[in-house]
Amino acid sequence: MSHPLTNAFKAHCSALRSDIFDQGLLPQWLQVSGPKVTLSLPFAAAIEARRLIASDPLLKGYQWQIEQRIEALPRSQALQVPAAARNVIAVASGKGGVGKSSVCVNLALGLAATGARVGILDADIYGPSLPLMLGNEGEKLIFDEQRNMQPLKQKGLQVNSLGYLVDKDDATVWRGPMASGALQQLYNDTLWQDLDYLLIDMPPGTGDIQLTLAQKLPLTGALIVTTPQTVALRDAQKGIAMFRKVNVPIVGVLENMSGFMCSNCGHEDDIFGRDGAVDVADKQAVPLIGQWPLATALRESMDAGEPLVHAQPDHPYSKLVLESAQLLAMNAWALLTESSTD
Ligand SMILES: Nc1ncnc2c1ncn2[C@@H]1O[C@H](COP(=O)(O)OP(=O)(O)OP(=O)(O)O)[C@@H](O)[C@H]1O
Repeated sequence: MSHPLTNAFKAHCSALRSDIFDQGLLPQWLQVSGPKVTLSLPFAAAIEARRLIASDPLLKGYQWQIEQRIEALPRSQALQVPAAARNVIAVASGKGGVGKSSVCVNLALGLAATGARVGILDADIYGPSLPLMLGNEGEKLIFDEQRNMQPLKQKGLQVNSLGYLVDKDDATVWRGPMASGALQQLYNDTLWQDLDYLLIDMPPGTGDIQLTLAQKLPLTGALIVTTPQTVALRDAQKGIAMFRKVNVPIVGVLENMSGFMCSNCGHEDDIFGRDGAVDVADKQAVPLIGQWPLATALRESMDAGEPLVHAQPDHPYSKLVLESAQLLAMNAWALLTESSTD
């Protein structure tokens, strides 16, 4: 039986709330031994946990050890191959050009910044942009004797992309069944090493290729990226419907290009509108995991292959990215709790 003081301490931790820890720090994650406390988180949120503890006068007096033991989520499909990752999350958009790849790369780096082991599979056949955004264009994959691929290691991530296999100008010849077949192979034949999270940058849209991938890949959930204007939102709803049709749960919606702040005069303008994704999230009963503004600094950092969240973790934009990455992890984990109470 635990000591009454320990119980009071655990009750205090449970009462500590933030968007990411919306139920506080749960008693089952804590081990208290004198002034030492071990916190074992089941999802990637160590940065937020540290912040929350430091903000509390009682808790900051203890010696904390924070670990992440990421739980594996159930998958939509059983695959006859070893599990690629504990969580496999599709990053999708109903239409092109909403910044899906940028969001995918930033979220992956944000998850990795918490200490999680993270991979990205760039399945965007229309324009694999991962090599450019991670600054390793021109690197090529290594195959072993069984024709399996070693993922490339870049900026703390394990990554694979058609862009490391073929010249970027050739990638557009992949079409239809050939494309979905090639992408499933890319998933199956990559030797991912002990990943907590694998993010899949899906081809934009809700056509046959996307539907086949949603059906065939063993996904644990899908994140929908949209801009706030009406046409993008309509397509985002189509994306949500497509995943639901094949029993892939939606882990969240992220609104990108949500307003623009002029870097010269500070004037703010809602070029594509604002808050459209808030309504979609509300109507569809899915979590909104962020609203990222249009920012020249973000675009420049992606074009230079040096994403802000990795190169300048204290930049205000990086804080936004870290918050969304940890919210994504928390909401994915919440699916597990929901499915076990169904
Ligand atoms: N919030 C943002 N602020 C400024 N630029 C952005 C933002 N999000 C994305 N971009 C820029 O917009 C361009 C397109 O982004 P990205 O390639 O991520 O879009 P996508 O939706 O993946 O495109 P596609 O439909 O081709 O797959 C890139 O130059 C990227 O740097």
